[in-house]
Amino acid sequence: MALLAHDFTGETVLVFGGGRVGARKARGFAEEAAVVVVSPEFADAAFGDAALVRAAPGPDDVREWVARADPVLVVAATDSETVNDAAAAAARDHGALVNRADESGGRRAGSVTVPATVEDDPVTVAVSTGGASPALAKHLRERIGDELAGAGGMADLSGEVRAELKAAGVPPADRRRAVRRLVRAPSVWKALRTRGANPRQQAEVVLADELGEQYSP
Ligand SMILES: C[C@@]1(CC(=O)O)c2cc3[nH]c(cc4nc(cc5[nH]c(cc(n2)[C@H]1CCC(=O)O)[C@@](C)(CC(=O)O)[C@@H]5CCC(=O)O)C(CC(=O)O)=C4CCC(=O)O)c(CCC(=O)O)c3CC(=O)O
Ligand SMILES: NC(=O)C1=CN([C@@H]2O[C@H](COP(=O)(O)OP(=O)(O)OC[C@H]3O[C@@H](n4cnc5c(N)ncnc54)[C@H](O)[C@@H]3O)[C@@H](O)[C@H]2O)C=CC1
Repeated sequence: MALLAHDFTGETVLVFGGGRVGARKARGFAEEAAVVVVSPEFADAAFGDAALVRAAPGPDDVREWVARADPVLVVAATDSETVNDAAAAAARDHGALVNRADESGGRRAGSVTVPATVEDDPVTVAVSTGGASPALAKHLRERIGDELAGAGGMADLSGEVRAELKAAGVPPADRRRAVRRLVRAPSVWKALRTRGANPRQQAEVVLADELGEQYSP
């Protein structure tokens, strides 16, 4: 199974079903997308800042909801297979992606599953078990969380350095070597994980060692 990344900023995700599962998907996507959840009842759970619309569309009505919301992704998370089927069909006809919560991963075109994710912005790590064991995906996600401390800071710092070396005209092969060493440097990771430390300074020491005269911060 290949995992692809998609930025939902500024896009709409439409969720059918406001149970525990619909709430979890809504919460996840609401971090970046405009999320609308349509359901006759809503679980006592957090939905992020999703808009909750109380309605119980039948299989023949979901199409209209999809047309009105114009989503790029439809999540079918009701407890009715018929409604989920209709939501999936309507989404496909609309050209939207489909996530079905009641299947261990459909194989039809446009069908996507949601991995377990852990984020240290701008870094995201996703775990999929190919639908075999979502509980394991969750468990691995929890274990990976601690490993990720400082990764967001490292992405920002090495991203900056990358741009600086490019602007300074450092040749690509040297640039690659330097950035590869920087993202592995224990001293920089340590500084990123220590309050009050100066990771940028640690990075400069590593870069000066790697690039010699080519590097002047
Ligand atoms: C295929 C997929 C489709 C999709 O939903 O996208 C799917 C399908 C199904 N899940 C089921 C059950 C459970 N799902 C979870 C949890 C999560 N499920 C998620 C994703 C996915 N679930 C996709 C595949 C991901 C992969 O490749 O591994 C996570 C990772 C992401 C998210 O949902 O946000 C999220 C963890 C989030 C986190 O914490 O990080 C738990 C654990 C719990 O609740 O504690 C249970 C109960 C234990 C168990 O059954 O394993 C059932 C059976 C329903 C039934 O029995 O009726 C089906 C349907 C079926 O398998 O047919
Ligand atoms: N992918 C996953 O992680 C998991 C998936 N599941 C599957 O997902 C489905 C949903 O799980 P839960 O949220 O636990 O179930 P649930 O029964 O708590 O929630 C279903 C929700 O759908 C709503 N609903 C019913 N008819 C509707 C309609 N016509 N339009 C819109 N909403 C409607 C209900 O009011 C309810 O809020 C389950 O049927 C199960 O197959 C279950 C556990 C985990």
